[in-house]
Amino acid sequence: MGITEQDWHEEKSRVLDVTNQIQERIEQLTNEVGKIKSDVIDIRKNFWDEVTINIGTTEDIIETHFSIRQQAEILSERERRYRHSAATLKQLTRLVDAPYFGRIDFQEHGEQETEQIYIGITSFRNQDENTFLVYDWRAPIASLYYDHIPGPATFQAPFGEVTGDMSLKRQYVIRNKDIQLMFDSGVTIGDELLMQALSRHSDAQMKSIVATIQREQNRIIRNDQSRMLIVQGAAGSGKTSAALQRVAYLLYKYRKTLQADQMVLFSPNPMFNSYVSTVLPELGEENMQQTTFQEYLEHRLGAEFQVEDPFAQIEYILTAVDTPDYQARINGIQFKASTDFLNMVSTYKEVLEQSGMVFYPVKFENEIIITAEQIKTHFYDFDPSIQLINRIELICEWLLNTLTDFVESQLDTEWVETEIELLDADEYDRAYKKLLRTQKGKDITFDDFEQEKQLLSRMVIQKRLKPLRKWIKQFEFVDVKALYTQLFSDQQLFTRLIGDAALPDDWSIICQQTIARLDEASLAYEDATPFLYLKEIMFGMRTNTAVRHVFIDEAQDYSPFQFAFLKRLFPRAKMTALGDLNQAIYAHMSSLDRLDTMPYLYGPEHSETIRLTRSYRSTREIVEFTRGMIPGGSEIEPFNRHGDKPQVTAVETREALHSGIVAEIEQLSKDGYKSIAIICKTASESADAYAALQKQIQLHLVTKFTPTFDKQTLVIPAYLAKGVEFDAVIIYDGSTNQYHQAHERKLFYTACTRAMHRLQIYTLGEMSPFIRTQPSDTFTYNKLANPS
Ligand SMILES: Nc1ncnc2c1ncn2[C@@H]1O[C@H](COP(=O)(O)OP(=O)(O)OP(=O)(O)O)[C@@H](O)[C@H]1O
Repeated sequence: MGITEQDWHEEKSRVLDVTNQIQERIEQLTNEVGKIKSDVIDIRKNFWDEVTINIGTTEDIIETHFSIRQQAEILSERERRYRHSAATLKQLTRLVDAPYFGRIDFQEHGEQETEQIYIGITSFRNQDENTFLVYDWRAPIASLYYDHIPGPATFQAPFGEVTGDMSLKRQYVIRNKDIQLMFDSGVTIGDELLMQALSRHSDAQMKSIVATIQREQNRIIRNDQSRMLIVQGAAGSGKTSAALQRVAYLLYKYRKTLQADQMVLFSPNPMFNSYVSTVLPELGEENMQQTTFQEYLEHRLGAEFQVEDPFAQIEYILTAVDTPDYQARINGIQFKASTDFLNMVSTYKEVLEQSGMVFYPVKFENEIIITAEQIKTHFYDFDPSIQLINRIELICEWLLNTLTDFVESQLDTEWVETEIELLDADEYDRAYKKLLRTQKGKDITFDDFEQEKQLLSRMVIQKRLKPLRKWIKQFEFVDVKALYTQLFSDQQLFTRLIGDAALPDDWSIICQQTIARLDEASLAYEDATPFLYLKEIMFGMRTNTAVRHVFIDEAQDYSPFQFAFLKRLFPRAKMTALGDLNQAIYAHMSSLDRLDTMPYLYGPEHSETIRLTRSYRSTREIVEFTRGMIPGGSEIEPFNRHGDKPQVTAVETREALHSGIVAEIEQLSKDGYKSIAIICKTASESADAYAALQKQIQLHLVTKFTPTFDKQTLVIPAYLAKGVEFDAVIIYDGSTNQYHQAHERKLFYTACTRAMHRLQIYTLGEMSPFIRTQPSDTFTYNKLANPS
């Protein structure tokens, strides 16, 4: 039976009733929050007036202590209440205009009554009867809404499975306290509401999808068993969206034990961070930590090296094809990303326990105090059963002790005397006071000239030695750079380490390239993680045990080596890896390439893989066109939202290309599209396109340094457009000249799948084979005449 007049009437009046109650509660809370706030200010201001301070006797001291503690407890209780009430107020303010988006009627087996469950972004109770007027979308019972159609239904409650019958599933679009749309749905989440959500224009910020979460996505969001959750999903299938709602879900479910800062999201680039940063606050939750893998590498290695970022690497891959030794670098990138290389580096550590360590000499003012050879001899004099890290610690201790002897040897040297003479009165005074402090209880006067000189000499020497001590304490005397270099310079060592694994092609060129770069204190992107890993396994892995959940978006861009590294970095965390193999644009092997390796990271029994095949971002026409570009694309299921077919426009000259694109942008703007991206293949093509087009139209160039992006016309390299979306995409030049090699296929696919509503491809010359091989009825084609 459809929705009747009576239903409309009842539902509308319920919305009014609930919003009135929320409004009332908001008013109450506003007063309460104001009052608690002034209480807190008062307590802070008069804190010391309210405590009795008396330290005459032991009893007085105890009493004073309790008095201060009592006052501090009152203050912290008020502050807690303030924070709680202010947070509730914020939630309710968010709820008041649209208190819910769904309803299910559910009768639990064994119960007489059917309950009406209204679902919104947070829960709200009727204060008098203490019944839920709105349930939080993350409550166990709310999963019925996402997982079932009317009929028999079950959900997992904390105490076990609950079974029953769902007699109704209703969806609402409520704006300004009024129902705008309402329908009963037979499918899990009705297409009407989804259609509404997907037809909107894109935004500079991602939106939450709680009202329309699909059943498969709900499996990702509510999965709390797997140690490793792998999500393989087509472009636009909602991987990032599911990940963010999952964060919100986990924060709700484990609210007593889990804080937002115990979750980390690794994003593809800084701009993406800003794109997703509003979703959680919109849901009333704090943002998790967000970072990029590159940021971490920079943080750990940036002081020693110029660390190449992944964008510089990909720019090389795309632009240096005709340069000498290009293929060798590609082979090197692939090998250094592999688990074979990871195993090699791990075995290398064992080898170093027996021989091969390289040290820097300990130098003072360019003079060698302890030679590298002496350190090495000392190192291998230790019992071989002592672990490498322990031996490094022992060496550290030994070096520090040797420095103490060194101090004695310098006491009467000329440089020390000169330094003492140069001490000004203030320094002299400070030195004297410091000596008094550190030598407390000892008989010190500055009357005795010899003693004074000795004391000052020691101080002067110690001060000079401070950076060297720090250097030693940080184990910098181990020459990790030389150790890493050895892997590429010592053929015998390499043969011993590689075991049965295959030697990469062009190995000798790869070695030369690696060594040359290291000599310039520069680390290629492919070397950064292995280098850091070697350092970590020698000095003891720096782990982060506070983090409980790690989310890796665009997981296909991480190598198996990087994944293994991340696992060690966060030993107590569960991992959610979201990716699409068809968007793996880097030269290294993608961790998703071999589906069997990922689950082995934590063991198959702790891993689960969920596949998303339905694509929500783009219109049916765009999906039908783009899915033909990739193997297995026929599995991708478009959502039934229609739009224009992608249009391919051929031009003969660059002038025609630019005038065509300018006219296109003007037309798209007239059609109401606000976010338009001109996607280029590389950063250099983007810079050229921008330089030419900005003379004729207002636009903005996105580079790897761009921290945020706005709703406007952008020129952007394809690899930076990862993860984001636009109303309309213009492919700057989709000619065969630009996109024809195997590795360019995924880049082209990634670029085209950024479009929500319109996809316009320009080709300067012959069209790319990735277009040509698509069925001709999936796109329209026209040729633009040269401008006269
Ligand atoms: N259940 C849903 N309800 C409404 N919108 C959805 C839903 N799932 C996905 N979307 C929308 O589809 C678009 C693509 O989602 P998202 O960016 O999460 O996909 P993705 O799989 O991470 O894409 P890509 O791999 O191409 O970057 C977004 O606009 C998102 O809001």
